[in-house]
Amino acid sequence: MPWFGMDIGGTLCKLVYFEPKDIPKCEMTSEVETLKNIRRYLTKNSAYGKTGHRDTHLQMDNVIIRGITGTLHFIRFPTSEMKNFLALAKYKGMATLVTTVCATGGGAYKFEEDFKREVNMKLAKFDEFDSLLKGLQYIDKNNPTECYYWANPTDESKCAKVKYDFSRPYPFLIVNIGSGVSVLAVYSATNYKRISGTSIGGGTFLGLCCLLTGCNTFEEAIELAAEGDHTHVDKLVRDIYGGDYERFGLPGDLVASSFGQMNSRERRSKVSRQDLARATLVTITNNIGSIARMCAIQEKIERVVFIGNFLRVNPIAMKLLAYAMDYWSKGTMKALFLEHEGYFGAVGCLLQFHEDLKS
Ligand SMILES: Nc1ncnc2c1ncn2[C@@H]1O[C@H](COP(=O)(O)OP(=O)(O)O)[C@@H](O)[C@H]1O
Ligand SMILES: CC(C)(COP(=O)(O)O)[C@@H](O)C(=O)NCCC(=O)O
Repeated sequence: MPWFGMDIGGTLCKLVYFEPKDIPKCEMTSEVETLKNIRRYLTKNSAYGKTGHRDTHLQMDNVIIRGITGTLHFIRFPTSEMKNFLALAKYKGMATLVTTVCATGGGAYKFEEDFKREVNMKLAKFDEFDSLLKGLQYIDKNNPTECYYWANPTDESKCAKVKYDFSRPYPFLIVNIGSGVSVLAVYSATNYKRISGTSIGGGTFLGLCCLLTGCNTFEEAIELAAEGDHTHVDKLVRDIYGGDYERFGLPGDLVASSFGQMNSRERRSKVSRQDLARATLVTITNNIGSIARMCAIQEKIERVVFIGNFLRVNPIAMKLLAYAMDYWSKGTMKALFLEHEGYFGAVGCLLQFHEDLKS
């Protein structure tokens, strides 16, 4: 089963399946029926059980891996559902196939024994950042509309996604916003280092939002945030200065203290779930933007690529990051985004596996 790449993260498991256009010769064996059934199941559905989803809008047709043309399918499910995933894989006959699956992310280590025990699968493990970088470069090369930025991020009427030519990318910063956040400085296709990170990431947003609003899913949290007003929760510069703090260029509508109004019982009684969700989103996003900017200054890098599933269905965060990077760098830094935001690790480990097979 060399056509799967899995990135088993702290929150979501990303599964990429490469469907060859022509059935490879190696499939012309007794295993063929099982493989056919698995392929049919994956490609004919877009939902698997209660929690698995195929992101059909991200599907990539006619891509080539190790000389074979095919389609890349992008599937995700919560890592907490791994037991059910393995049970389903067993039910679909995976345990009868002598097989190796390419895997990356922390779960490739954590669940290695479970894969062996439950479905007789060996994991070919790859480092998550090597995989991320490889996948990112491959997908950007194969999808002409992969990379974009937000023009006029603060003006809803003029705000728009604009395609960005990322064919000469180096050097650039990657800010991967998953459960936690990792910052990588990338100097060439193979030369990169992890320069920073923060535990205040996508997992923090979702965890705090669930605590504060009683919501249960990321989608719900984002919907609430879209309806909320963070200025009911945060203390702004103007709440402290009565206007701008001119001497040091701090505008009145800048957040001076995230959640700074919530010490007041009266204000707490007026705040809505929507306001709390929005303030949580703004707090986490601005903090990540601030760390990204400091890393970019330290490394003397101007282009910052934000990825990770925190940005899924999350234009509010993307626009905030776009605005913050531009405003605080006085236009010298650019926030870039990628369509396949959370899937690069899964694609990259699949590619690495096939490169190793070639050599
Ligand atoms: N359907 C979802 N379920 C849970 N979290 C989601 C979902 N969609 C987006 N997210 C956000 O994405 C984050 C996980 O991002 P991801 O890049 O997959 O990281 P990880 O590899 O740590 O799982 C979550 O913490 C949450 O903020
Ligand atoms: C440990 C991790 C690399 C795991 O990746 P993730 O599953 O969050 O995508 C990431 O959560 C991280 O970099 N956390 C921040 C650690 C720190 O630098 O404080």
